Amino acid sequence: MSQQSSPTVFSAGLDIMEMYKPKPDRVKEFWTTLQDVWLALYGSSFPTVAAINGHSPAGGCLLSLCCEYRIMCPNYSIGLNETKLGIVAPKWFMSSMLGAIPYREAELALTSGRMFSTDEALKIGLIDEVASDKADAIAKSEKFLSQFAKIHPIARKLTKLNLRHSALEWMQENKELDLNIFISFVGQPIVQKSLEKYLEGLKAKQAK
Ligand SMILES: CCCCC/C=C\C/C=C\CCC/C=C/C(=O)SCCNC(=O)CCNC(=O)[C@H](O)C(C)(C)COP(=O)(O)OP(=O)(O)OC[C@H]1O[C@@H](n2cnc3c(N)ncnc32)[C@H](O)[C@@H]1OP(=O)(O)O
Repeated sequence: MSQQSSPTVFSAGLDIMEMYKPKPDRVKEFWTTLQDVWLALYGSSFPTVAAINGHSPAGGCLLSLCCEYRIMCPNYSIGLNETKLGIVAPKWFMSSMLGAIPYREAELALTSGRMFSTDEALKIGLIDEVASDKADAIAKSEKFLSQFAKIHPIARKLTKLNLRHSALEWMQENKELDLNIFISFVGQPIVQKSLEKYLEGLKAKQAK
């Protein structure tokens, strides 16, 4: 999986404008689409690799965490920075991160909303390899995937899906609950204020 929404951004995460003053007719589709993307990618029976060729905050980091292997180009940033926006990474964002890094690192990263440089991400295991550029990231992805030619496909698939079973099952059984929590959480005035402040910060940074 390699994305390119801009030359330096793998994915900027969720569109904050969908959460800031959310439109009642869109918010349900917005969140259930994200749930479905997570279910499809995290629960994919295929081996998956993220070739991360740009910054990857929050939802961008989540997409890469759905994959079994992450390869990232130098001098970018990655992490679940939700607390910096005054929001909370949902349970399934957290469990995706816990599939990659130890609990202690995840707790520190999630509570502080820390973004990691490529080198820092490698050190804590948030990514698995560094590539020199996008072509190298794709070549390394192909090398990772080619090792499965020697593994029985059913054995590999059942092993992956068993490891991910409880997180996937939770989502399948709690989609509606998760949606309602999201809607009520982002609807709170204090959360809206935080998002407004964060958006102002992004605009101010751009104006410099
Ligand atoms: C009580 C229990 C509760 C349990 C939990 C319940 C509910 C949970 C509730 C909510 C969970 C939501 C989970 C959220 C996930 C997310 O993904 S939030 C989004 C996080 N993303 C970011 O923080 C990225 C911010 N952006 C940047 O850092 C940078 O823009 C960049 C991506 C590194 C790119 O930098 P650069 O190339 O320099 O570009 P600019 O900064 O100049 O930006 C260009 C324009 O793009 C706008 N923009 C950037 N990111 C976003 C975004 N994610 N959404 C909307 N818009 C974005 C930026 O404002 C600029 O816009 P203009 O050109 O000025 O219009």
